[in-house]
Amino acid sequence: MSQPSSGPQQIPVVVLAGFLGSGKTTLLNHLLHHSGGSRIGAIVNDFGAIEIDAMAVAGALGDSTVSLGNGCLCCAVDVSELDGYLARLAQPSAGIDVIVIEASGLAEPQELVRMVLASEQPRVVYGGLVEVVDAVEFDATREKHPELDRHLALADLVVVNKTDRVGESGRNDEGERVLRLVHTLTEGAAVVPAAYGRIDPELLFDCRPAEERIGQLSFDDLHRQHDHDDPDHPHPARHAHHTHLHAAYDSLSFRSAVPMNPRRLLGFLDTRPEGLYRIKGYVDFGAADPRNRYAVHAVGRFLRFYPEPWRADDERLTQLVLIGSGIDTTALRKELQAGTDDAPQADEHSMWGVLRYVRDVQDTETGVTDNLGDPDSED
Ligand SMILES: Nc1nc2c(ncn2[C@@H]2O[C@H](COP(=O)(O)OP(=O)(O)OP(=O)(O)O)[C@@H](O)[C@H]2O)c(=O)[nH]1
Repeated sequence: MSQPSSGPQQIPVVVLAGFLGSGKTTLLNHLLHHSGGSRIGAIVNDFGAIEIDAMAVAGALGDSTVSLGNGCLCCAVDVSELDGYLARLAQPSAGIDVIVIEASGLAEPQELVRMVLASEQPRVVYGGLVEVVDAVEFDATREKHPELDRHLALADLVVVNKTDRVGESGRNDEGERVLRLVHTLTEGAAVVPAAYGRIDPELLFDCRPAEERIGQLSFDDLHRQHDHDDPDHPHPARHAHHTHLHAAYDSLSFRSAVPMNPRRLLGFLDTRPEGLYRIKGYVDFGAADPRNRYAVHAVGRFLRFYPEPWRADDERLTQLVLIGSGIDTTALRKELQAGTDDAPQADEHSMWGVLRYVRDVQDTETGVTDNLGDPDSED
């Protein structure tokens, strides 16, 4: 699948939240081990909780992990302090492709998302709020912590974890029941089941091929080496990577030499279906803006366009990749196709809708997460 990059060297910052013991650290470790050639910078609350060998490797690879010590990230850290950490991880010399902030089990995810959106780092872009829930403890956790429902409503992606244990209740359909219930509590989030946090990292960021990391060992390399050393104990998750992990999401590549009509594309984006978690790529708006192509980045309800001047040798194309869980790729392709338009002239105001989502116009003002998609409607 061709994967256009989602803008000039942007580094998505993923907020990983979930109640105590739901599996956040397990998921982060999984990402660290399956990121291919992509390098993850981690900001964690509690050093002690991270798998020791992953930390050791992170240390060996450089300064790619920041610990905020014990305590609650959203209370203990102010925006400028977090921004300092983001600045450190986002500097080009760190070579980091994605930053994951693992919140303590009690953190208010909304506060963390607010802090990421308020970041003044030009390369940093919001990468989504991932909420991990324990499928087995789901009912009990909701009872004890009614705020869980609010957290789910804010999430862009919900990982229903510990599905390996759902049968323990004796009910065969327990996993399905929890998944359905979670769906009803989210507002358009993608929901993926997982055991031991084994989601496909491509849901969250673009995994570079392992070979692309020159002069540094990736976690995958180290594991491969480990497998060599111990052929009787291959790493199970890595071998499963190309089989069941990819079943967790659907993706669609759309390419068109006919420009997109800005109003129609906005109409499509404003009504994008539940489960369509990420959109990335470049858009050609033809006569509506002949000078620029628009990098597009959407995660959950968050949407931004980044205009960049066309270079002389660029082929005028729209190239988009859509990633989600439970999405109807055929219908989406049709809708995108219907959004193309080769009218030689655009009406004067056709780009207004797009420009509302251009960074800088609004990002410094961003305050709340309730309406991430529409910067104008933020308080
Ligand atoms: N059976 C089972 N156990 C899991 C799964 N995911 C995580 N665990 C276990 O659940 C426990 C808690 O997992 P963590 O990843 O530490 O959870 P956490 O959300 O980071 O926990 P806190 O840091 O306390 O908030 C550990 O013993 C994990 O091994 C899973 O999918 N299935």
